[in-house]
Amino acid sequence: MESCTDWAVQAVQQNGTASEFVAKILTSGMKRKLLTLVMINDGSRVLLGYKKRGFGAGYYNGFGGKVEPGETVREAAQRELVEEACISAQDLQEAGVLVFAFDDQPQPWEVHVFAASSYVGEPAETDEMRPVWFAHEEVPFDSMWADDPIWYPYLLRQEHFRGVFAFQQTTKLVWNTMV
Ligand SMILES: COc1nc(N)nc2c1ncn2[C@H]1C[C@H](O)[C@@H](COP(=O)(O)OP(=O)(O)OP(=O)(O)O)O1
Repeated sequence: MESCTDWAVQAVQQNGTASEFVAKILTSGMKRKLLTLVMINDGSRVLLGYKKRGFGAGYYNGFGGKVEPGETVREAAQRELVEEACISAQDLQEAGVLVFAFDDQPQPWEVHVFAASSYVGEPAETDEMRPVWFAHEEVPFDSMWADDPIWYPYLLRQEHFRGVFAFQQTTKLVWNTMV
């Protein structure tokens, strides 16, 4: 099976505008850090969490985190959703994959995005996240990661997506491509 790094590397090679550090990070063959992101979408609204601490603090995002040793990506997605929003998804679907190259991180990040429309439990605030519903047309992109406006349209159209994004100094988006 083609690995995510393969398609991300091809995307970078086919696009001559990729900055040098993106090419260097993605073609170096280094191991990727695996993470998850779960988007709850009821058809007209998305449930986002206001991140209270850690990476991405101050931004709204879906719910997710690192895949732990011994876990599948799907298991990690379910676990993080319970830990961060106190709900369990009933119809978790693979929605897309995002590869991030940060100039200040030692390895590229591969984030597996899942979507769900139904869940068990009531969204509740946790140490890490404060859940808030937003209408599709009112998603607060000004308070979100800079890559989000690029792939949310795919998510909301329920079209599978793959994207490669390069960030400088953690938050400045300097290059991207959707594959
Ligand atoms: C760079 O752009 C990003 N955009 C979006 N939308 N989401 C991102 C981006 N970079 C990372 N993420 C997501 C991926 C994960 O869902 C979280 C980060 O996870 P975190 O570092 O909080 O992982 P945990 O395992 O929960 O960490 P701790 O247990 O150490 O708090 O952000």
